[in-house]
Amino acid sequence: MDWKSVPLGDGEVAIDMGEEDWQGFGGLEECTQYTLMKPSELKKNEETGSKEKIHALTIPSAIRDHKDILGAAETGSGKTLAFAIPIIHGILQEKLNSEGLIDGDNKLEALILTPTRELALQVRNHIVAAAKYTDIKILVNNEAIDNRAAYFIYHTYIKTKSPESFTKDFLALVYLVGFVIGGLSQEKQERLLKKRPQIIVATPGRLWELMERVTSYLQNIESVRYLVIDEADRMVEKGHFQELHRILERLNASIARRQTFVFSATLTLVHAPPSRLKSMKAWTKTSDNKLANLMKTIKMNGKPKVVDLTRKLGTAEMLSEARILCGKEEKDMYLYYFLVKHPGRTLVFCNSIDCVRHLKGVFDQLQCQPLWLHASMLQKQRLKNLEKFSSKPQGLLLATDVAARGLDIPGIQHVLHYQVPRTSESYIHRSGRTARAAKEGLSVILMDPSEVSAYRKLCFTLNREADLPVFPIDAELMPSIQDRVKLAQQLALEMHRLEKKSADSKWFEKAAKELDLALSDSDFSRSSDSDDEDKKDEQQEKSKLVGQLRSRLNQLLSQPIAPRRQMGITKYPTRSGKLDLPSVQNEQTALEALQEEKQEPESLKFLRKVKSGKVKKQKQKKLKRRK
Ligand SMILES: Nc1ncnc2c1ncn2[C@@H]1O[C@H](COP(=O)(O)OP(=O)(O)OP(=O)(O)O)[C@@H](O)[C@H]1O
Repeated sequence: MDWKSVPLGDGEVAIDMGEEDWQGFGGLEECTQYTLMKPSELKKNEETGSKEKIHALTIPSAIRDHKDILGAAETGSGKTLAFAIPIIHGILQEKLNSEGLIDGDNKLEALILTPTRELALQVRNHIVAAAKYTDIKILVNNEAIDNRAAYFIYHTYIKTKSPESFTKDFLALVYLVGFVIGGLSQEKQERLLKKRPQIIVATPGRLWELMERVTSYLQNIESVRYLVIDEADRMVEKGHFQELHRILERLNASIARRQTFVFSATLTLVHAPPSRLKSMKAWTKTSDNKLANLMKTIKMNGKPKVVDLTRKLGTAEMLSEARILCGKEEKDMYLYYFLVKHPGRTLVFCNSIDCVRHLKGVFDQLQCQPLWLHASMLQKQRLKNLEKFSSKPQGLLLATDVAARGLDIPGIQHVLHYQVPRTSESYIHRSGRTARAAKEGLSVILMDPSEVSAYRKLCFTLNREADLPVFPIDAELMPSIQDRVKLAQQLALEMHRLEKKSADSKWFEKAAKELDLALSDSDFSRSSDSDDEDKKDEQQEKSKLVGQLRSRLNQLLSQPIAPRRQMGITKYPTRSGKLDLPSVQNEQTALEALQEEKQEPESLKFLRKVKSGKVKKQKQKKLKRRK
């Protein structure tokens, strides 16, 4: 079948596996009960979703038919194993054919390229720990390991070997997965390459540097048997990853033996034609063209197998979506509201590093212990923050799009978009950090009036027929929330000014010391004496202000958040000396609150708005506008 003629779209499979395909796939029958399921079984079992479908549709063709694979499937559906299993299998199979593992004489077999360093590390860990997904125990050195992927490979192909020797080979292989990423010591990575890893997971920039420097192990890189371009649509985008194109130029010199895997959740996503183009025919950006261009750049052997399991809506099936409408300057308030009202592991995306910095400053003051992640941070700190975030059940991570693709952090309940993302791809990938592996998740966009047209464009590209539902807000709490957030913003600003001043004066002192030879002592002291005094006074004033703001904020933060009128009624502390107010956190999760809002009849919604004074305010606004 010609891949071009294959219909793509809503849950449709480009080239489906028929029953006969599975029958020809030796040994699979036996292990489907443990690992991968047949398409017919998947249809029966709604619960499994498309998570394992991507495996069922790609792995047999990759292993049995040695097909190149172009795979599009929703975020969190398990695309990593869809290329990892065939690669591991292929390498082990070759070892089997050549009588086992020859220590110390390995050659580079597989190259996996990812757009970010964090993702490279994760893919590497994923391959090493493919061991996790099984209820079958294999004993190695008296240690029990769970190894679903290994079991799959073992039972399907390597039956001739004993489980013990297979496991030994498998483990030897997974320890030989190296990773090459920027931001970490180049020397260390060169040392790692000396161990001759058979699989390298890398970001293009650092790999290219090493290809230019380390000649020995990477000199035959063009003969790799497996090439993976993960998040391929992003990787080949114009203006990004220049090194990838250089690497591909070298790799594409000989592709006869190579098997190529190209994956992404947005591989086939295309943008709607601009309104000035009246006919769709004039619009050349179709899924087919996008895939054709990818194939031209990456180069494939013959006709690849194309699998598209993405939905028309682009996002993952288990994702619930909503939006919060607010003014630009109210966003911090609504974000804080969401965090205190619906605690849970939350990832907040911003469109710029400055915005991440701003939020870090404010939410630090609000004692939310935010972690942050952006491209200008030191790599070690980036990894540390991700680790901390993964270990805190109610962790808060503020990030740019560097965390949007591929990261598989378990248990992220909420993704909040502080701004409407710049592209639909970005929205899909950001939102895809939650609702992974058939679990539920929620994505909420905070949008201000200036973002309406970007939001409309997003809805149009993602085929939304209706607006995203509005996330329910308990307006009665907003005044108390506002008090805290305003103070925190002021405090963050003053702190920033203070730190900047002291950094400036340190810089000045340092520069003055360095200039000591050029400036005469008298010149230097005359020009700085009075200035110094003024600066000292100013600093002291600022420090005092910061102290006052902090103590006022701490006092507010020590009390539970409650509607202001309640705060008024409960004027006197209870005998314990504490205000006895109900906690703002309710039993309801954010997802439940959204579901309830969707089901609530309009009449009740109206009543609620009247009660909270929202309707009155809206009427006043209308009147004002008329005047
Ligand atoms: N067969 C399986 N059974 C259970 N869990 C699985 C299976 N395959 C993958 N997973 C788990 O599903 C999660 C998502 O997998 P993975 O990161 O590969 O998704 P992805 O499709 O690459 O997502 P993204 O598009 O965001 O990169 C991982 O935690 C992985 O361990």
